[in-house]
Parts: sequence; structure tokens; C-alpha cells
Amino acid sequence: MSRIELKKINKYFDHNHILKDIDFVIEEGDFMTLLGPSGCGKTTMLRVITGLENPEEGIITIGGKEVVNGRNRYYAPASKRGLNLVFQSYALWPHMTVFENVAFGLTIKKVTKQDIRKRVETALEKMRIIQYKDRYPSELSGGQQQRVAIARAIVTEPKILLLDEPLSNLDAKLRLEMRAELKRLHRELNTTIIYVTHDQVEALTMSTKIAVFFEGDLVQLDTPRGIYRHPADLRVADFIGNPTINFVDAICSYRDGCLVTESGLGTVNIPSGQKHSGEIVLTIYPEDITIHEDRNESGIRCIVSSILPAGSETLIQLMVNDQTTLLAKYMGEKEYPIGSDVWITFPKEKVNVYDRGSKRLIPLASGYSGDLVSVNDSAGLAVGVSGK
Ligand SMILES: Nc1ncnc2c1ncn2[C@@H]1O[C@H](COP(=O)(O)OP(=O)(O)OP(=O)(O)O)[C@@H](O)[C@H]1O
Repeated sequence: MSRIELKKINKYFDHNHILKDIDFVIEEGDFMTLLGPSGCGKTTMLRVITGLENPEEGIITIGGKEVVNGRNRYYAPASKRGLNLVFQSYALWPHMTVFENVAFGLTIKKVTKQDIRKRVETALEKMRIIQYKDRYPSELSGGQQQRVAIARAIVTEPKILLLDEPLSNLDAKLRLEMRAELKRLHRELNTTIIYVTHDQVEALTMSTKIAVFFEGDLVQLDTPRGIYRHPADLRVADFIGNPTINFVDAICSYRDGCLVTESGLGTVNIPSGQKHSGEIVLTIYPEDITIHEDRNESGIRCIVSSILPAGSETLIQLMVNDQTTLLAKYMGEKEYPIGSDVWITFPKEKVNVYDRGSKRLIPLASGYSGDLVSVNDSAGLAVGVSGK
């Protein structure tokens, strides 16, 4: 009974349109992440769901019960929505110990003392802060306080847990651990989680679904894999992936079931169920590019322009035909002489095609797979795509 449905939500601050016609459903048991750059409206969306902000238009139902109806000016109080919220600023009670802070929600629910002790200690153990239970918040680091705030939220075993950038104050190692911990909690508690972050890795690692926001618009709602593999528009493509995906400007025409694209990479024929012509953008992730040191007939010739070692991986900047820069990612340590010739290949199903005007993804033909192969011109730059 924790399904949340949002219909045509519009929210304004001082005549600024902050949330624009937002429609989506959070199913029971979802780990739904609201993802997007700073200022895109994620926190406002969360506050609207909880009842801390009222939208001017739209309907929200939780478990089939209407909690917001903008037209009727009906807004159920936050306390009546059965939600539990953890904010980035964790607002612990300074005069209470860690134990008392976490126990507070249970005390007002009239749970027995013995039960409170057991449940609080379990929550503190889950968050790995049991050793600090008698300390006051001022005696904890920011990361430890953040974990107390999460323990306080999960101790009441809420049906719906809302988390606004709860890991932002943790160092990189702890953040990684806490991601795994939150994922485990989600599985164990079977709670519906709504999670706000601008960190795409966090979103891709933990969520069952991701809602990507830009400037108050919900641009894409999909599984992490769907968002990663097929970003719905160029803004999402630019936002997802580390390092950033490669963008290649191209012009295309439609011939014999293919988009014939001309770019710095040469001629690329991409099978497509959608007829399209004009200016497009091709994208390919750095990790999908394979570098060959020996001349590869089916590859594209490039010049190595820079090597960026990053510990477990190496980023290699390549120049194609003096006009297109590509970044490739090699898992492991790798050295190439700067200025040397290499050849690249990449699987054609990993290439996405976007209309340059609308910035939207052009869906390709279904069942389209195979390898990008060169049909080679003398410069080794003209490439075609073979279907299987
Ligand atoms: N109370 C308010 N009054 C006026 N404008 C506000 C208010 N709260 C938020 N805004 C504006 O609404 C927009 C969305 O803010 P919001 O906090 O939802 O963004 P966000 O995506 O959560 O950003 P961040 O990741 O930086 O927290 C911003 O332009 C912000 O300045």
C-alpha cells in the first residue's frame, strides 16, 4: 500500500515554474532515485511528495489515497502521509545522545522500553555506529551524524523512506560502503525508497528506477540500465557516464533502411526503423571503444593525443582525421607513445543517435546488433555498419 502516483504536478516559486507537469508512478518496493543537476527541482519534488511544499496543480495519491489535489486546494498534512524523511542537513537533536535521537520516533509511538532498546541497537549496528550510542551529535563527524539520521529513519521501519542526498558528507570510501548498505537495507526492509542525488554513480548503483530531471522537467524515467544504455536526450547523455560520453556531430540521410551518417568518423550506416535526415549527434561511451595498436582493417585510424592514467583505468584521448576528439577508457594501466597511430573499433549497438535540433534519441530498428566495421577509404576513415 505504498504506491505513489503523481499526476500533472506543477509547482511555482515567485512565478518561477519549478516543477513542470510531472507525471510518474513509484511502485511499492521501488528504489526510485530523483537525479539531475543542482537546481533542477529534485528536492522540491521530494518536499511536494512529503507535504513540506504544496504544488499549485496536480494530484498525488499514496496507497490509493489522495493526499494532494491542487484544484481543490487539498493538501494532507505531512504527518498523515506515512512517510519518513532524511535530509542532507540531518537535524539531530543536540541535547540527546545518539541512542535517544534514534529512539525518539519509537518513544512517541509508545513501544515498550525493551523493544526500543532492541530496535535502536539493531539500527545502530546496521549503520555501524553502535559504538557511538552514548555520544552527543556534537561529538560526531558529519558522516557519523548522517548515519545516525539514517538509523533514526529506518528504526521505525517506514513503508516509504525519503532520502535527500544522505551520503553527501561522507568520504569516498564510506560513501561506497553506505551505498551497499542502503541497497541491502532496501532489500531487507522491503521499503519503498525515494532518493535524491546529483551523483549519477550513486543513482546507477542503488536504484531500481531513475527519474532524471532537468530544469523542472522529468526528462527520462527508466531502469539504471535503460538510462545508461539509451539516454533519452543529449542532456541526459552528457550527465550520465564517467568520464563523459563522446559526442560526434554528423549529418544523416535515410537510405534503404539505414541512417547514412557523415561525420569526422567517416560514413557510418546505421540501420534504423525511423526515417530521418539532417543534423544529428552520435554518442559512444569511452569504455565501449577498443584500441588496436596494429593496423585494423575494420577500425578507424586515430592519433593518440594524450594519456590520462587514473589508477585502475587509463583514459586515452584520440584525434580522428585532425577534427574529431574521442576519449577511450582502458581498464588497467596502459601506455601509448603520444602521436602514434592506433585503430579503434566499437560495437555498433552501443552507438546512440540523437536529433540535433530536438536533442532527442532516435530509436533504432529493433533486433539491430552487430559490430561497427570499416568499409575503408584510403584514409581508413569511412566506416559502415554491418547488421547480423
Ligand atoms: N523556497 C524557495 N523559494 C524560492 N525558490 C526556491 C525555493 N526552494 C527552491 N527554490 C528554487 O527552485 C529551484 C529548484 O530547487 P531544488 O532545491 O528543488 O533543486 P535541486 O535539484 O534539489 O538542487 P540541489 O541538488 O542543489 O539541492 C531552484 O532554482 C531553487 O533556487
